[in-house]
This record gives sequence, C-alpha cells and structure tokens, in this order.
Amino acid sequence: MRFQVKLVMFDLDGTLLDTAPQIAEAANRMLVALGKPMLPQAQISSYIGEGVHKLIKRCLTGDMEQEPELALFDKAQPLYHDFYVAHANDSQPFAGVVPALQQLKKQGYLLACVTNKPEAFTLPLLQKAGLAGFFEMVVSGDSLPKKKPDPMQLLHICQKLAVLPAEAMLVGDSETDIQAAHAAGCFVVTVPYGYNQGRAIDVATVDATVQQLTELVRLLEPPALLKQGLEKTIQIS
Ligand SMILES: O=C(O)COP(=O)(O)O
Ligand SMILES: [Mg+2]
Repeated sequence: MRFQVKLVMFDLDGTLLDTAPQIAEAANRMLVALGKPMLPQAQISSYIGEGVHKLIKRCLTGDMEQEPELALFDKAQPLYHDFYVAHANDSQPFAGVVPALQQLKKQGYLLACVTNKPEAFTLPLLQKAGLAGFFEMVVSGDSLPKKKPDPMQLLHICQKLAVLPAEAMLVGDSETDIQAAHAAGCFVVTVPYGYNQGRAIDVATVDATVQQLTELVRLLEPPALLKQGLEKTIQIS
C-alpha cells in the first residue's frame, strides 16, 4: 500500500521532537514559583497538544477543561514562558526523525511543520535541533486565527504550496492531529510514542501508523512517479 502524496506535514511536539521533559521542567518551575505542588512528568505530558494556554491552565487546575482564576493564569503565563525559553532548545529529535526527513527531502516531497506551539518557541527549537532547513513552511499555533484541531493551518500550507489537501499527509501523535487532518481532507499517519493526552491512538481513525518516521518512506509513492490529478485513493502495489 502506497500513499500518493506530494506534501508531508509534520506535527512538532511528540512527533519530531521529544519536548515533554523541557515542558514538564518549565511547568513545574512555574508551579513552584506560584506556591503550588509539582506534577509528575507523565501528567504534564498528557496536557500537551492544544497549545500553551491550555497546557498552563491544565497544570494550574489539574484538569483538562477547568478554567483557573484569571489573575493566577495571568501570573503563570510569563513565568512559564521564561522558564521554558531557558531550556526549550535542549529537546532532541525522536529516533528516525533526521534520516526520514533527509530521505523524504531527497525523494522530492514538499515538507512542512504544523504545530500548536507558539511561533516564538517553534522556530528556535527547529533551528537548534537542525530540522528547520527541511521545511518549505512552518506554521505555528499563533501563526493563524485558528489551530489544530481546526484544519486552517493545514489548508493554508496546501494552498501556499499549491497542493490539493487530498495530495497531502499529516504525520502526528494525537487526536488533535487526526481531527485536523480529517477536517482538511488530508491523509493522516500517527506515531505511538508521542503525547496523545496519555491515551493510545485509535488506529481505526487513521490511514496508517508507523513506529518511527523512517517507516514512512516505504508507505509513500515517490512524487516523481505521481501522475497529475490523482484522487484521494490508496494504490495497492
Ligand atoms: O504546543 C502544543 O500544545 C502541541 O504542539 P504540537 O501541535 O506540535 O503537538
Ligand atoms: Mg503533537
């Protein structure tokens, strides 16, 4: 089975980079500065995925949806920002990320990064990890009015790179990615090692899963072999 895509978009946190250790460290420093108890890294990891505001709110309340007091949230935001900036760039790529991006780039795919992380964090992180040069476009959580699970970021990338959504794939680690890809009409492939709110991915809702990104290469039809005007279909080879 090979997917006929020209554009491969990658989620950042939990897919390309293992950012949870630095996020947990910054969140715990924030909690301590606010006189609150620290949280286990696994709990903080389960709060990643819907942007930094939700992450901070979840850390403050210990709940996925509850709203903290506004004054507390206002105090927490700059603390988190400063603590995260100090160590964010220590995050490392997951196994297989660099060779997979090298190979896909060589084969002629358009590559993009689409994350709910704010731009101020995203670009330095990608640069420090040596990944920035692989991507035609990087769209962050605050680059556009809406972010994943809304399809806006994905559709924006497709439009700018002149690729139909049905010729594009999102590779992600979470339900947020799956929903965004479905809403955009893109293929979606997931990795199992990320931060899907502490849950396993529902494999019935995705086009394929890979253990690590190097497995993507054999799932994709090299773009040079693609004919024009393909429908969103999977070719059986
Ligand atoms: O910042 C987040 O909450 C998650 O970012 P991601 O979209 O790269 O997983
Ligand atoms: Mg993610």
